[in-house]
Order: sequence, then structure tokens, then C-alpha cells
Amino acid sequence: MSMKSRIPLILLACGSFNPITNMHMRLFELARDHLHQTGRYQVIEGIMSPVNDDYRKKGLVPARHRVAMAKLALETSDWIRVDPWESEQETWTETVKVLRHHYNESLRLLQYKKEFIKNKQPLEGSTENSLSSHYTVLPELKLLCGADFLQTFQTPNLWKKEHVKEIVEKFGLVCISRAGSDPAQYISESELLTKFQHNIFLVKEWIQNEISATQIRYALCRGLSVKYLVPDSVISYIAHHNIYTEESERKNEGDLLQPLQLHNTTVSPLND
Ligand SMILES: O=P(O)(O)OP(=O)(O)OP(=O)(O)OC[C@H]1O[C@@H](n2cnc3c(O)ncnc32)[C@H](O)[C@@H]1O
Ligand SMILES: NC(=O)c1ccc[n+]([C@@H]2O[C@H](COP(=O)(O)O)[C@@H](O)[C@H]2O)c1
Ligand SMILES: [Mg+2]
Repeated sequence: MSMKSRIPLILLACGSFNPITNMHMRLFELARDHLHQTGRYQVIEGIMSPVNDDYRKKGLVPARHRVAMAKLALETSDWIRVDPWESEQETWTETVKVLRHHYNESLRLLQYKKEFIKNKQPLEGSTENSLSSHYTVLPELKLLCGADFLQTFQTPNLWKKEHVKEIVEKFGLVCISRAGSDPAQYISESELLTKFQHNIFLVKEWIQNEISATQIRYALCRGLSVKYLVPDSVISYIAHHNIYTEESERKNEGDLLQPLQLHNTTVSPLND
């Protein structure tokens, strides 16, 4: 199958990115390699979507900083970008709705490109660009995550069942291995995930590491080095704005709307 006849695919990663780490960016690289090796897909774009401040996870610093850090980190990527849409909404947005938004955006872009072709106007950069070689094919949009994310599907009241169904049935998942998580087991334990297994891509990271944003924040609070774990540009930004401190780590502490209770309480503004 030539690259041209492959299905164009967009990867979307949702999370706190508090702060972005080298591993967050590696997720995209690992996923793209894996999908290309299937011979069926061409990954055309990666989107990182930092969660809204209203998610109220402990230690979550303002989205403007998380977005700014992700932008700095992704300056060296020619295919991954950060999208602030989710972080700019009035409240927290459930992940399936973020997927729907970006799916609709890719539809709009396709319509726009088709208009250009109809009017026989030359499409900007249409000769070499791999993005525009697919301008008449609707891309698939898949949710990119780590194996611990898959595990949260099992947490009571955290995800609506119809949302999980829509994610795996309509969109699809690409899940990267993570120490301490066994995604194949989570799938086998879930009737729903088993049913849509064909739409869940499990990717093994052979070069194991255990970078976690929480550990990065702890190191920063203690004045320890995080060099080579997050990009230098992000380290400078953190130092310049003094973002991660003991005080920032106490943010949302004891909040009744901690993520684990998202769908558990009637007073939560996070419910619809
Ligand atoms: O400690 P926290 O604050 O939870 O930070 P984190 O490193 O888990 O990072 P996020 O929650 O922001 O994760 C965003 C996504 O990245 C995934 N991810 C982060 N670090 C990873 C790692 O080392 N290996 C595999 N997946 C990872 C994670 O599963 C989510 O799907
Ligand atoms: N019901 C839902 O849609 C739901 C529930 C819990 C977390 N999430 C998302 O999963 C991600 C989890 O990120 P963290 O691992 O940083 O907590 C966030 O993007 C959050 O919005 C979605
Ligand atoms: Mg996490």
C-alpha cells in the first residue's frame, strides 16, 4: 500500500500536562511509528489538549502556563501542536466532547479544502506537503493515552459508559505501555473494551522510563534538577514564572470536586 492510499489519521492526547515532559512527546512518536508499521495509516497531525483549570486536580497550575510550556516544548516538532480550545472553555469538558470538537474541526477543514479544489484555486503547499495530499479523504481521529489512562475507565463514576463506548466505537484509542499498568488485562476485564478491541492499538515502549509529571513537580519543589526530563525551554519558563512551589502543589487540595468524583456528586459543575 503506498503512502497515498493510507488512511490519514490525527492523534489527540488529553491530560493535565502539568508540566509537559519529554515522555508526553514520546507518546506521539511511539504511536506514529506503530500506526505506520500497520501499513494502513498515515499520521498527519498530533494534537495535545491540556485540561481546563476546572478539572481541579491537586497541584494543577493555570492553563495559560501549561499551554505556554507545551508550546515551547513542541517548537521542535513539525507535526505535533498544542490546542488551547479545551482549556479555554467555561468549564471542564468531558473527553468525548473534546474528540467531537476536533473531529468537527477536521471536517470543516476538509470542506474548506474541497471548496478550493472546486474553484480550481491552487492549494497552498499542495505539491509536496503530506497533509494536503490527503485533502479529499476524511481523517480518522484517535485518542492517544498512556496505559494508566485506560485503567481509569474502570473507576466507578469517573466515565459515563456511553462515552467510553463512543470513544472506542467511533474514534479509537492508541495506548502506550506504562510501568505498573497492564492494558491488555484491562481490556480483557471489560466487555465493552473487548468488543471494540480492533479499535484499540496497544503500543509497547521498549525503552522503559517512568517519567511522571507529579514526580517532576516534586523535584522542582525540592529544588532538584529535572534537566533531560523536560525540555530546557520549559525549565527556563518554570524558573522565570516560579510556577511549581509548595504553594502551587497545595492548589485544589481537599477540593470536593477532585477528579475521582467527577460524576459522583450532584453539586459538581462538572456534570451536565
Ligand atoms: O503525574 P500526573 O500529574 O498524573 O502526570 P502524568 O505524568 O501522568 O501526565 P498526565 O496525567 O498529564 O498524562 C497525560 C497523558 O500522558 C500519559 N503519560 C504520561 N507519562 C507517561 C509515561 O511515562 N508513560 C506512558 N504514558 C504516559 C498519561 O497516561 C496520559 O494519557
Ligand atoms: N468522563 C471523562 O470524560 C473523563 C473522566 C476523567 C478524566 N478525563 C480526562 O482524562 C485526562 C486525565 O488527565 P490526568 O491523568 O492528568 O488526570 C484529562 O484530560 C481529563 O479531562 C475525562
Ligand atoms: Mg496522569
